[in-house]
Amino acid sequence: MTMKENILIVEDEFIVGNDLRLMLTKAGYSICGIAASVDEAKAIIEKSKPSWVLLDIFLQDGSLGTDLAGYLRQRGIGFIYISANTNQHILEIARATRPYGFLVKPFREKDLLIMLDIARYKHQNNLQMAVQREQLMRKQLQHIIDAPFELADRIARIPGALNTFVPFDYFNITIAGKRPNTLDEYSFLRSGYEEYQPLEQTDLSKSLGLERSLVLPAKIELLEELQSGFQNEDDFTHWIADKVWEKKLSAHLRLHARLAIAVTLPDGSAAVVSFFSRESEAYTEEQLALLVKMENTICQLLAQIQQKPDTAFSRVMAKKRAERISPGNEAPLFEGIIGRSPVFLHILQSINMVSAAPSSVLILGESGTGKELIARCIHKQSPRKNKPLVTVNCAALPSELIESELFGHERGAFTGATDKRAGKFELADGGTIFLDEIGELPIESQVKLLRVLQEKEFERVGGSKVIKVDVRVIAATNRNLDKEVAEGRFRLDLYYRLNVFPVELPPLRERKEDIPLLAQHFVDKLSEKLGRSVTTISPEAMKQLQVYDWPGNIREMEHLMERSLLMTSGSVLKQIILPRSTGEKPVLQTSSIEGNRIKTMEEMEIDHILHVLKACKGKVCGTGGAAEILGLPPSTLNSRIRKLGIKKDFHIRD
Ligand SMILES: Nc1ncnc2c1ncn2[C@@H]1O[C@H](COP(=O)(O)OP(=O)(O)OP(=O)(O)O)[C@@H](O)[C@H]1O
Repeated sequence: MTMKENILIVEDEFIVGNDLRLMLTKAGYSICGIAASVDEAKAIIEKSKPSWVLLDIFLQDGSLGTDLAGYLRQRGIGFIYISANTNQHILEIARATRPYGFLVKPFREKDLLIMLDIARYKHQNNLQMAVQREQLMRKQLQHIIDAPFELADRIARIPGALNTFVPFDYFNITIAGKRPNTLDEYSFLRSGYEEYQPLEQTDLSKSLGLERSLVLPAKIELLEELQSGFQNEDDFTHWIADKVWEKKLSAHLRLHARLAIAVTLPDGSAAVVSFFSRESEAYTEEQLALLVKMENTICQLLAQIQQKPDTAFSRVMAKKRAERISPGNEAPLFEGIIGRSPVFLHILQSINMVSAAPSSVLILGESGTGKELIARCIHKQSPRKNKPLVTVNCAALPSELIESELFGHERGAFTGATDKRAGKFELADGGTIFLDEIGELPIESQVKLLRVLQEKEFERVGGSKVIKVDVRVIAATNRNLDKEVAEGRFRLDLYYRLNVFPVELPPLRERKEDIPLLAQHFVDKLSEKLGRSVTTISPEAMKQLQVYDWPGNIREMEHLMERSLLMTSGSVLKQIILPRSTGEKPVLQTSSIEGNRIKTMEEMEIDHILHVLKACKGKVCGTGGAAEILGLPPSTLNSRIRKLGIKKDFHIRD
């Protein structure tokens, strides 16, 4: 460590606190104090400005370490929980405060130091991203201010410029009117990626069953009182409780969170920019802080709008909408990626954000949810797009070959290595490496991967020359890595390194709104490929698609649509050929009990795979194969079969 970082320990047990102090001092950190309560911690923070806080959760005076989280984040101080309590409820509360780590007592000195090391790396990364975000946002807003746009055009560009940084489903700008007792309001509903539907206030009032003239006085009064801030979930419910318009609006649009930035324009009039989201935990201190930093720029922009309020907003906007405004009219960012559900749009938003940064990305999601597609898209949108994207399927490689595949080998490094060969990391230099099925990477190879991530260097197998590379890592897995770490199959330090920016892809059954769009996309794509003339899907077939549970997600949908199209001759797809057990869970003859002993998870997994293999007569790949039924890629299933020692003739290796 080059610079001594200052750490505050919040711990009410003296012995534990002192142990921590000794461990950290030995490792080169300096300790600015040990606080036994939240109040004491705040006093030390004000005085000594630590860069990190190690935080116990339950403190003897009844205060909770988690209560300090918001305070710390506002000040940009990183924190890690250290607690003996691993109760699920507490873990969830702690996780919601987004710490940099969680260490369970008792822990080893090594674990503490690794955790801090990773936390510092992540924090540094976050700070860099925050600076980039700030610059980009200012640039986009300044462009709207400086360019010679007409007023409606200027207004129409604001939601797109802000949504990348503060996602919303409903957006509103309210400015006190020039005439007394009036307001100028501009509202948008997000309807797609970079599509914002302008809403006219009178129409909106009508849909809410409210008379605009009656709610106006309350709105004017509220505008004067509003302050910058945000409310998520319960706080939001509390905030809208006594506000007629906001309450109705939120019920109508299913909104659960709000963030607002209130400003005073140069002529003294009040204005507020509000973001509302359907996600209940949508807003954070960081987003608020970012907008607060933009206050002057936002003021400048709103002052421009205020000079010439647009009375025919909706008419002008409708015209603009027909012209399909997109910030620079560039090619669509997410070509071939289908989905408009709010949850999916938020994912696209975060992908757009992370693409430009150099950070590692970890894509999590069930099999077939589109992880590889998203990884490709991140690469395509990144500054590395003209350099290679190299894919490695960690499950498809025998463990003996993984290292030579990743790092290359020298001639004669092992039997069969007749030539020297460059590994995937070398091939990806300057570009991106996509490590698919990272959860399958053998633990022995994980440490080598960690070294590349940390030091950006490695040696070829059988070689001693250190090779330096500049590679961005995107990893994906359908495994629960928290569980893999807890069970000792995945290194915690590697997990935290990869998990700098997680992207969680929801299973298709949790975003059924996207089914019609996806189905139509596959009809168009497959009809052409298969030489059919199918153009539409009948309502009955669409119903079938909507009720099915999609265990194999979008990949399964693509397969089933293909099969169904092959059976269709006309222009309408009338029936979807779904697997026989549609809607029902497979009937398992395997039992979790043997004699009076409960089987382990591994034994259950072996039983289940054997059972399905038998039912498929040993067929692993392709339609009706065990991999399809189990909702796994064949490579993953094969690797599980190998790992669990299942022989393909359905016996367990002894
Ligand atoms: N949002 C989407 N829009 C259109 N097609 C999609 C979408 N998501 C996935 N697909 C398609 O579904 C198929 C499976 O996607 P992909 O291989 O990316 O999934 P995956 O999560 O990586 O699967 P696995 O974990 O099994 O490797 C691909 O053909 C992909 O093009």
